[in-house]
Amino acid sequence: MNIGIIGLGSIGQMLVKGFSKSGVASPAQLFVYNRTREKSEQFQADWPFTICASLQDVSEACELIFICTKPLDLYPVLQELAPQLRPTQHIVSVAAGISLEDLTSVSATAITKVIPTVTSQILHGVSLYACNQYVSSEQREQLLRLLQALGKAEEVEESVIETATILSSSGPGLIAGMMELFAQAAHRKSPELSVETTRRLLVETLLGTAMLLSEEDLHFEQLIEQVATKGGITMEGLNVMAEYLPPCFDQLFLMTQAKHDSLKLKTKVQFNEN
Ligand SMILES: NC(=O)c1ccc[n+]([C@@H]2O[C@H](COP(=O)([O-])OP(=O)(O)OC[C@H]3O[C@@H](n4cnc5c(N)ncnc54)[C@H](O)[C@@H]3O)[C@@H](O)[C@H]2O)c1
Ligand code: PRO
Repeated sequence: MNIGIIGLGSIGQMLVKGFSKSGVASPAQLFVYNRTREKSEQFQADWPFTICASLQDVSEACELIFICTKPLDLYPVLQELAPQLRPTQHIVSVAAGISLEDLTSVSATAITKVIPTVTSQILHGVSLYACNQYVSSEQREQLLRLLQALGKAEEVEESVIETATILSSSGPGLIAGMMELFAQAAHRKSPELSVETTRRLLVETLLGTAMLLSEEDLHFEQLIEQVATKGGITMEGLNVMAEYLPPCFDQLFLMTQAKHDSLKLKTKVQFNEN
């Protein structure tokens, strides 16, 4: 099956790499359209997909089409595609903050909302997904096979997809942000340890922690118990985190939800005005 990718930014590129590296689809099965063609040409050197000259070219060649533009750029793309869609085609929107209801209002055809993650370029991470009522079981299975090649795939209700997005999709960026602050604090305490060294220590620690949790199927609490010797040092750090981090995470969910809401409002205007 040919797969269309519209928008070759972080997520479009991740899909090209993930599908190709996993072997679930070859570059020859990928048809890419990006607003600026040069970007596609540069990327094509490593991943020999087909560059399309228009949305129509993507639509003619592909049964499954991922729209990977930023949320506010999605409406015009879907509006142009809608009249030419065949009943067998399946559209995937990866836009955070656009509801299936709004998407389906433009085209009463098979549409799935997927929230991917950049870590899928190395075939790890979780893709969240929710399908509309027009997605057939065959279309769902085809998509699931692709998403599972990128890591794990988890079907979620739209009512919780925004909270889950912060964990699985914003997560890599948020974790990197936390680690940077951790690294800088270590350097402030001991300036003779360079920030590069503190970062390197943390990357290896992150890797080991994730692998141990996953391979041994440990809960966070079980790992904490292994690390925090009773009456020892780690417990002091855990106590500080228990005091200061819950309000920080509550605020993080508050602000990211507010951003989701304002994005939804802006995109809803586009969908309702037209
Ligand atoms: N980056 C992430 O980790 C992530 C995770 C989950 C969901 N998303 C969603 O993925 C979408 C893309 O995010 P991104 O970070 O890849 O953005 P990005 O800015 O890196 O990429 C967007 C790409 O779309 C192209 N584009 C814009 N309008 C176009 C058009 N009309 N036709 C063809 N191409 C067009 C741009 O040239 C650009 O290359 C967003 O809707 C975002 O909400 C992103
Ligand atoms: N990246 C997108 C954003 O930051 C959506 C979740 C992860 O908007």
